[in-house]
Amino acid sequence: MTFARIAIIGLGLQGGSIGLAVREYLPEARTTGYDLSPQHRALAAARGLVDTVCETAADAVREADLVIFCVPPGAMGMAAEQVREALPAGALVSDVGSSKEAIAKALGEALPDHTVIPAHPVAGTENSGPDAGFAHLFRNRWCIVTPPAKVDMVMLSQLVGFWEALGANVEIMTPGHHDLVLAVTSHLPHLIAYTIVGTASDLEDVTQGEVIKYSAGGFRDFTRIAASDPTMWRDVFLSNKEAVLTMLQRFTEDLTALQRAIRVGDGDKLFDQFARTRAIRRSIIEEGQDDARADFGRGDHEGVSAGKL
Ligand SMILES: NC(=O)C1=CN([C@@H]2O[C@H](COP(=O)(O)OP(=O)(O)OC[C@H]3O[C@@H](n4cnc5c(N)ncnc54)[C@H](O)[C@@H]3O)[C@@H](O)[C@H]2O)C=CC1
Ligand SMILES: O=C(O)C(=O)Cc1ccc(O)cc1
Repeated sequence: MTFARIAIIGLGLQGGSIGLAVREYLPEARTTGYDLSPQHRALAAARGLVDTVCETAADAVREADLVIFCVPPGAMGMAAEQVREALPAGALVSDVGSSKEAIAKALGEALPDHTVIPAHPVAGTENSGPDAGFAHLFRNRWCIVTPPAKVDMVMLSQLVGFWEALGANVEIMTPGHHDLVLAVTSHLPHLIAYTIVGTASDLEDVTQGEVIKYSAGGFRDFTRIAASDPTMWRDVFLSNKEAVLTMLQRFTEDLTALQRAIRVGDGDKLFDQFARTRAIRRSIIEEGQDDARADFGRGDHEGVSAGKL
């Protein structure tokens, strides 16, 4: 059995993609949606991201059996509070946030009488807002579901079935382990991209024009990642602070080791490291869910994935 009435709170890239995917893959289900921004509500209605765009969050959830919060991590608690009075007693609460422990806590505190099973589709792009969504975003991508220790198994399997219906491969993890894994595979790479693009734009001896003109492969890929939504990523780092700082510490140590190898002319050290990472890249592509994953900088929807290292 799947969900009949799905409410989506936040109609940006994720919420819009879920709405479109439900229409394509679960055509029996009815969708309602709400976005805090009146402009986003209008755009969502114009694109038909959900069957009904509501004027309040409460109206959107009134008849829902599943509500999915698709707002920035820092807005999850407030968005959940807005539906507390209207949410039917048996409705399942979930989300798509990029960090899990802090969001699970915020949703649980805002909706203490409901079952909350957080999830994270590891699928996205650098684009945001109601124009960014597309129905195939989740196809052949991972969705990590992070149930609490004591969970309603029927609801868990319903949620797993929902994501599988949208084309995702589901993995179950604890929220804490999710946050550690994603800190290194997604959050740290974004921090590095934000840093290097900022550094390049701040140089005194190299002009902005030169940076743009000569932005060959490597730098260009970083600029795509560094174009990701500032609100969302501010919230990701603040909500996954401990795991990101742990990974950043390790990264800094490894970077310092390479810095030393360059300074002392230790070519073997550099070569060994680069050979090791090249093998990792190749094994990712070989067992990749989609060959398009290899194309890191591609801007079209089919080729963009989040699971890349
Ligand atoms: N962008 C990506 O590639 C991915 C994002 N995520 C997660 O998905 C969530 C949503 O991200 P996107 O869809 O990319 O962001 P987005 O910026 O495209 O959409 C978020 C929407 O939420 C709305 N909003 C903000 N506060 C609200 C509130 N209190 N009530 C109702 N609507 C509100 C905004 O107006 C916006 O339309 C985030 O938690 C993010 O961590 C997960 C996987 C990938
Ligand atoms: O565009 C990319 O490369 C991404 O990495 C998208 C993305 C952003 C945040 C997530 O939590 C998951 C995926």
